[in-house]
Amino acid sequence: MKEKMAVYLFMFLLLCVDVCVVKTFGVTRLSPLLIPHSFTSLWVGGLLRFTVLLLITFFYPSSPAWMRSANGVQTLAVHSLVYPVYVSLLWACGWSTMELTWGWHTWQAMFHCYAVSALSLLLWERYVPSVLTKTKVNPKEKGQASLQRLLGYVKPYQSRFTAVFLFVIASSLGEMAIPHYTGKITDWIMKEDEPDAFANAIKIMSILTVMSAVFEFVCDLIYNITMSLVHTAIQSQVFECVLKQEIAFFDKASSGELVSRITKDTNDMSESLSEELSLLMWYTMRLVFLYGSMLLLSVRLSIFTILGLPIIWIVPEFSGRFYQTHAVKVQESLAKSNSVATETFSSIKTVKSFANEDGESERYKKCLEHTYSLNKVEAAGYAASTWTNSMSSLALKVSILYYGGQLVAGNNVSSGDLVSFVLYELQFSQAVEALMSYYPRVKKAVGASEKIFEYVDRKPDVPPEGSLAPNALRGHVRFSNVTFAYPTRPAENVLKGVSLELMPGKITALVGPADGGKSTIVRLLERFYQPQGGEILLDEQPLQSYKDQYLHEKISVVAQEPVLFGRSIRENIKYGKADATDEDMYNAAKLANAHRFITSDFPNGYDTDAGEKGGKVSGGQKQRIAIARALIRRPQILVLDDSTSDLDAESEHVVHQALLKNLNGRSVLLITNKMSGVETADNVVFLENGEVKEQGSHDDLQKRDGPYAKFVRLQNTGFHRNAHEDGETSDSTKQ
Ligand SMILES: Nc1ncnc2c1ncn2[C@@H]1O[C@H](COP(=O)(O)OP(=O)(O)OP(=O)(O)O)[C@@H](O)[C@H]1O
Repeated sequence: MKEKMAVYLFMFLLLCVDVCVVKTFGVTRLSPLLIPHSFTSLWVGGLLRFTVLLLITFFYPSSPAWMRSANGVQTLAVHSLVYPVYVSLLWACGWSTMELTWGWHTWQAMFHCYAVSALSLLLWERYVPSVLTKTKVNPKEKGQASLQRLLGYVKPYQSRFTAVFLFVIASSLGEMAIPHYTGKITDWIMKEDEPDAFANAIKIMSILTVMSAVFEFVCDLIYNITMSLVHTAIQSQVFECVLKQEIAFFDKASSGELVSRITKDTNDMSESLSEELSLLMWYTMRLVFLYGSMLLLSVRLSIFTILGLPIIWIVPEFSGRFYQTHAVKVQESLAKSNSVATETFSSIKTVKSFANEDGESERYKKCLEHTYSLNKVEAAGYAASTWTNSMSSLALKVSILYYGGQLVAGNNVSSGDLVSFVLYELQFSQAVEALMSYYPRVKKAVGASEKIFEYVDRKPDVPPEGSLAPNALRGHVRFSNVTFAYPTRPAENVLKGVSLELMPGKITALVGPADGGKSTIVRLLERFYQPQGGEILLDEQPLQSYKDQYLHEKISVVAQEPVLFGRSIRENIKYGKADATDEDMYNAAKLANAHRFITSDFPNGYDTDAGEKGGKVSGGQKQRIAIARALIRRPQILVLDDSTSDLDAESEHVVHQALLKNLNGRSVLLITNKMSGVETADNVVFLENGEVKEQGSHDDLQKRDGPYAKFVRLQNTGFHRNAHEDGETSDSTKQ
């Protein structure tokens, strides 16, 4: 509080001293010694004012630090010298400055001086440093960086944009015709000395205006077509970049949010950029030509107009900033609502079977309510900014008309020129108003692009892929002392020093209680995640030294809950292997025991649609199609992660017979707790709580009577107990 008081006191002191200096100097200038050098003395007065204020600032004990910084000194300089500069400018333009030179110390001049220096300070503060110094982009200037990025997408279409730019210039120039020739017509009416001038003026005005409209049409056409190309480029780049991210990224971001970002956000951004940016361009160009025409008619009125501009520039600057930050929040909220809707529809069967439609509707409603509350704030901000924009431009219009009237009365401007000037000025303020409203919208679109570029800029958190892609791969996999925790739960080690081997031509069964880390081993083998400790070797080479594409061709995984795509069975089996022949597909389907039901049970055979996420086929059918999809690649390493769990014993036996009897040198990892599968394995690895407790053949482990044998017993007891309980239940039902 005390500090604040000291600052106010300092400001008051500065003001008093400033007034005293100006008033005293103003009076002493009237002395006969200084009168002949009025112009020089004005500058001397300005410099004196600056020096005194500077001395007070630096020697007063509690002057604020800001005032003593470069910004403060700059402010004092602008404040003290703005009047001499203004008068000198007018003098340079050839106007009489006598009255102004001697009016320096009047209250009116002093007030003008304060107002102008305050506005110039704001403008200077905002724009000049960024032009003079090229500072590094900090987060606050992210918007500018994003705009530069967006303009980067336009680069390939430079020639088109040059054409657009030329058409904008031509069209804007044409638009100057109406005010210009209206002024000429006014002069004709006043003088009536050139009989053809009226008809000529109308003729030329019409031709120029029509040409301007044609240019505008062509320009719009080229611009919109090009912008849709830019939109497509951005959207496909974002999609590509998201696809390249590591699996841990998808663990954190929901698919609804991702879809919203790729489709809705890019759409919104491109739409507003193509509409708003084009208008911004039009109005900026118009503004340049209008101001040029105004300058040609009356420099004094034009300077007066420009002095009023800072007021109406600063308003959109602030409202634009508000929009930019708010747009990001609204988008995040919308993305969240979308993700709820996507999740609900993609799990509609679960939602319905738990009769939780109302619960999901409530969840969605809550998200929408949050978006609504953000939208309300945005709407209020928009209304407030529109209102302040109109008020500031109205104030500008009124003062220009007032000043213009005075100039006409003083015979400084002709009537025709004044008419033209007023018409130009009306268009000029319209253009400024339009710019003020479009500028925040463009900023909003740029704000939206920031989130999109976050994805484009994100480097996938995986070590760079290797270059190995040998023609022959044995398929020998070795996990050596592997330790791993999921990035979302870094404190919880899911695998603790796991060592195991998959041998070519052999089946390895991975057995163990739920949540022991079995599927995690597969995810590491697929290089979805990186282990924090130990290493994974493939044919004695580190896994990461192989090419990604190669790795996924050689290792096929049939997941616990395989996902089919909403396409035909044919496309599903040939997924990622478009060069496979139909013969390959039939062979794979036969091995997976799927060929028979595809050809006999489905109306369109291999062309039957599997439905979204394979919703139109049964669980067992889905698993067999997924096995066929894995086999068509002829993998050297095949991983079956509980992938026959939905098959009946008969089908499972057939699949196992086909897959496991003739390995052809292939390494197989079989994750299952079903003894029928485990017994076919050459080696059994028993994994519990992320640790390999035992490994060996099924018979050896049984004989050893260790944790594996105990687990097998528990499985069997569980089975018998269930059977027993089922029996009891049916008995009691009978009773
Ligand atoms: N994406 C993930 N992010 C964080 N934790 C995970 C993730 N996936 C699995 N986990 C956790 O890792 C542990 C091991 O999971 P994993 O799927 O490997 O077990 P599992 O042995 O295959 O189990 P089940 O036999 O039930 O399929 C579990 O505690 C699980 O909650």
